[in-house]
Amino acid sequence: MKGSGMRRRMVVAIGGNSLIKDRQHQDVRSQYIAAHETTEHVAALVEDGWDVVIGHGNGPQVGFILRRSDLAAHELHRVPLDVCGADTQGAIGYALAQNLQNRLRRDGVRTSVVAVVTQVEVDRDDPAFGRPSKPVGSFLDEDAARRHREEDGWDVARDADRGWRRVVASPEPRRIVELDAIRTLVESGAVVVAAGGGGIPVAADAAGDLLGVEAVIDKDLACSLLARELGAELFLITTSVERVALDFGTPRARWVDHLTLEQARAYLAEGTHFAEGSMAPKIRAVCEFLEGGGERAVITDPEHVEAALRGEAGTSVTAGSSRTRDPREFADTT
Ligand SMILES: Nc1ncnc2c1ncn2[C@@H]1O[C@H](COP(=O)(O)OP(=O)(O)O)[C@@H](O)[C@H]1O
Ligand SMILES: NC(=O)OP(=O)(O)O
Repeated sequence: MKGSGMRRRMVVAIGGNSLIKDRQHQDVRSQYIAAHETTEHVAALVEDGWDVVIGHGNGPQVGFILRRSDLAAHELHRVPLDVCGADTQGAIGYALAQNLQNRLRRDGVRTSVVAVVTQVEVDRDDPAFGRPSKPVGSFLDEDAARRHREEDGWDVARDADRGWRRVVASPEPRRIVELDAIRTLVESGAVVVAAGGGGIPVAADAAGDLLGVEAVIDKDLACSLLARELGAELFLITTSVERVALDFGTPRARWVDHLTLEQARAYLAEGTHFAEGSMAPKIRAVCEFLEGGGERAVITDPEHVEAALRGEAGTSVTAGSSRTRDPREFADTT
């Protein structure tokens, strides 16, 4: 182990889209390779002395399961969304844990990697159930999106600058059911994969029993809650862009190295900088983390994780001062 002394704790939220490298070949092998590449960077953090808790997205993968279930509807049962979430926790947790464990073993680091099937409680009356907003599955062109809406009853929405996607309800995460077990595992020295896909959405019935509900929780919001509950000092979000932009998707777009919490809140309130369903929930999650006592949040792509932690890449959000760069300058230097 390179680091010494007191261990620092971070929660890493790995984007579901960033786990799909090749949009043309979204097969198990390419997703496994993406998990492999991402865990190479996570291993460096573990070896650098961090206690690491890994959360991951599942938007694309939930959509694939739903689509398979739709296409086989004439002969097989439909899979409800909470079970889709549980399936993705198993499959993605398996790929992340196996790759990370292999890497750590090769490096002579004797650390267990454990994926925890995690339920996250939501409010049954959350208004989000009435307005689907969470993109899942593949990107579609406008005609295909319209066709699915008319013929299959899908809710669809534009996803940032990347096309159209099916959308499902995404209530606020309120409570991580397996939190105590996750904390115990972290304190035992294990790397824990938890709250995958934002957690399996569950709600309590009148008797207090938990039951699955039809939703996909935003994994950035769930990971932010997990980071606060575990007292993490750092919240790292890996996604498919190296940095966050202001005025994203417009000619005025500029990449940001650093934002203060106050600025992040102000830009969020302006409503024009961060697209809903993609970057806006990440910024919201980061703000909630810092308001809950976290020290620093970083958003970057997997390749730039180590540089971003050194302050040489990515976008950091803290209580410090800020700096922005013109996108052309960014393009020249990467
Ligand atoms: N202000 C912004 N800055 C950078 N990217 C943005 C911004 N607003 C929207 N995006 C989009 O957000 C995407 C990352 O979110 P997304 O792919 O939904 O997350 P995840 O990696 O968690 O699946 C980027 O690829 C980009 O298209
Ligand atoms: N559940 C979730 O937020 O997944 P993505 O990160 O893939 O959108």
